[in-house]
Amino acid sequence: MTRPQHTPDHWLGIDLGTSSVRALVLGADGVARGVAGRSYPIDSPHPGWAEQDPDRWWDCAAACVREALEHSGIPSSAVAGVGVTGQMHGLICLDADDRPVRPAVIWPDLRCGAEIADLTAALGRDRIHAISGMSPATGQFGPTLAWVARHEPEQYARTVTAMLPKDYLRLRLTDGRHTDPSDACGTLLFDITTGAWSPEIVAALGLDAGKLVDVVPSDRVVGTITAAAAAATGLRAGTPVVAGGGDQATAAMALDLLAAGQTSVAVSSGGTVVQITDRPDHAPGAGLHTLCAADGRWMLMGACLTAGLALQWFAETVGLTTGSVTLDGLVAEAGAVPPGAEGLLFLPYLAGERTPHLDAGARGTFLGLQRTHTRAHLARAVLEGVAFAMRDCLETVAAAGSRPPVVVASGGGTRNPVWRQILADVLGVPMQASAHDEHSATGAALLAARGIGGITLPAPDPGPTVRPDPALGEVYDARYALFHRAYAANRDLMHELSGSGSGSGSGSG
Ligand SMILES: Nc1ncnc2c1ncn2[C@@H]1O[C@H](COP(=O)(O)OP(=O)(O)O)[C@@H](O)[C@H]1O
Ligand SMILES: O=C(CO)[C@@H](O)[C@H](O)COP(=O)(O)O
Repeated sequence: MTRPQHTPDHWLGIDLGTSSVRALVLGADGVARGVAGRSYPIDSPHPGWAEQDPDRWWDCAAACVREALEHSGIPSSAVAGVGVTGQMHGLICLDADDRPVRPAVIWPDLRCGAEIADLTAALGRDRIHAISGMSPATGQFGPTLAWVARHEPEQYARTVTAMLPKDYLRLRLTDGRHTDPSDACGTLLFDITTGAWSPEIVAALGLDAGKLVDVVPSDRVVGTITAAAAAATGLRAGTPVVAGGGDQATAAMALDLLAAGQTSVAVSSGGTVVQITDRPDHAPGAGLHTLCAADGRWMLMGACLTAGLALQWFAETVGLTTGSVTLDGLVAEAGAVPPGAEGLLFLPYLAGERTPHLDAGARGTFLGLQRTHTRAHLARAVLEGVAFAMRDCLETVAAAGSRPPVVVASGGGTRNPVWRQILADVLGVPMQASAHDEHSATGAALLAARGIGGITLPAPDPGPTVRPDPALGEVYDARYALFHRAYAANRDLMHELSGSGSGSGSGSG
């Protein structure tokens, strides 16, 4: 008896996020058929460090793919191709057998302040920005690799290949070593004009360019699923895999950001504001980045280092999600507190801040605590504090690019209706929900469809739009001004407490 044949018309996207990995099967109609996720911790063996275990990433990803396929109800023969995406900036050092020589160092990590200071002294921030489009910041691959070279020379010497997170995932799927421009640009080592590694920045950091992998277009087919990966994931051996992209670039595809000026606001573990541009901006300043998009264009990006992570930290550290209280329950409690949290202000700089301060020595603060404040007030202040930091990103992007009349919402935090409303109120701009839930993974699947199938999948209708409450504009404008004053007034204290000294830039990324 012959087995039934299935037309391979589904596309698999895998997003190696900061808090979890998600796998998603996308149908030919552009609708998700099966989704699965697995979470993992951020390890901090020293204050300010942020590491993850690449083997754990792979185990979780393989389990997710298997589960997403099961949920979708399609056989693996119906998967026409795979795209990968993930958290940007992180570093995985691999030996000659492709084994990690140390844990992955991921983007919230603060250890490479001295390497950034040295690089900035050597080339100047303007020159670095002109080449790479990036504001140099802690957590970025290039200066982190320089930290490994300086502090762990044995591990550096054993490192044959240095890779970004999603590229490590693809290595486990295909045995191939590549990256793409949309992720390479987040390393600080990439020249966004030539589309190649920058010899000038690589040399200034004292790095060996031989450890870097080839950069190929995001939708290029770079390999196929190996027998070992097929056994682990349930995918068919031989299924083609595209290079994929950084999570911001693939999310932009799924959010249908097509025209210059279109803008997204994402509250994931980190927070980002991304605006499509037709030309690269080599000097946007104020902690902004110019990233390569997955389609050859560019994206202006403002980044808040601790967005969803701030809520997660608050919930876990204060023990509020134990027992019957869930994250949803905590946010619902916060929703019952009046805007402004009755005089309580939170600065979410738990891992320093990128946009607009570019300050690795910034630290988190609750300001204005009173005896009458409850955990609901604290939670509300956290949600609002992140929203103020997102407004900083939006204002900075709007000043360098254009002010959007509407933004598209993305990331786990914006799926919560209370937080989404607070964000719209604080940003003062309508927020449109996108049709997709898992933007980065969906974008990775779309890249696979484009690169392997040569097709553009239809974009489903967008979700509803949340509008800012005009009655709250004044309240939040006043509180936003206080938010700025609170940072300015406490900056030196924060630096002293964080051990990065007072004065501008010391230890800052
Ligand atoms: N029920 C919820 N209410 C509010 N925020 C949530 C909820 N569930 C998750 N989040 C937020 O979403 C963040 C994770 O974002 P997500 O985009 O899913 O992941 P990643 O950063 O791994 O890409 C968490 O840090 C958390 O703050
Ligand atoms: O740092 C950035 C962008 O600069 C983040 O976009 C990371 O790529 C992590 O994203 P999430 O896991 O928070 O979605």
